[in-house]
Amino acid sequence: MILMDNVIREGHPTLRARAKELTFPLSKEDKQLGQDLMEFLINSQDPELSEKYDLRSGIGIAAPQVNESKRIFALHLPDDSDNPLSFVAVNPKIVSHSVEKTYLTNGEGCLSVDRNVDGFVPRHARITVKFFTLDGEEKKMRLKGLQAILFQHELDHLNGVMFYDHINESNPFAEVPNSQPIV
Ligand SMILES: CNC(=O)c1cccc(C)c1Nc1nc(N2CCN(c3ccccc3Cl)CC2)nc(N2CSC[C@H]2C(=O)NC)n1
Ligand code: NI
Repeated sequence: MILMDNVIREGHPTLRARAKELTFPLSKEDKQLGQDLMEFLINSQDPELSEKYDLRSGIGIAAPQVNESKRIFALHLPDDSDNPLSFVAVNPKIVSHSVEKTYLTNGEGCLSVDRNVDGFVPRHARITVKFFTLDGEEKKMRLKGLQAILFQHELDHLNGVMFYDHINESNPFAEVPNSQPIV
């Protein structure tokens, strides 16, 4: 199982590399990696397990964060949230996006960043995405709100982009034009 010791932190070069596409059918190792990423998120959101294994809670994690430079990530929004979402995405892409932007008014956190980086992280408000499941099935879906933010945060990790790269340097809380914030 993935533990926090397996999560690389900012400064590690893999976080700034472009991850490689996977080929199908996936190797046993790559399938296991996808399952391990999802298992980590579920464990991290469980009060007992996160306490027992000292896990930081997350709703998304990308393979580069465990030093595997491969285009695969897992998202897991708790079932009790008003918009549950749970999948492992292989070779994910944004095929189209809104002009309108969105951002979390509380900012973003990242398992690979052991500090608070304040500021709005502007992202596309609505996105149409494509990805493959671990079994090689192609999926296409439209995401908005927190689901869209989450997908973009994890896709950034596959391209060596960190959330704070998007924060306005001169004024982290500058108004984001044409945006609908999420409180
Ligand atoms: C600096 N201010 C902040 O971090 C921040 C501060 C307040 C609110 C938000 C909304 C913030 N922002 C933010 N909060 C989260 N969590 C909220 C708590 N939650 C969680 C915690 C415990 C159990 C179960 C769960 Cl579910 C885990 C996830 N996660 C992300 N991100 C950015 S996209 C990838 C995702 C991620 O998984 N990061 C590790 N951002
Ligand atoms: Ni992150």
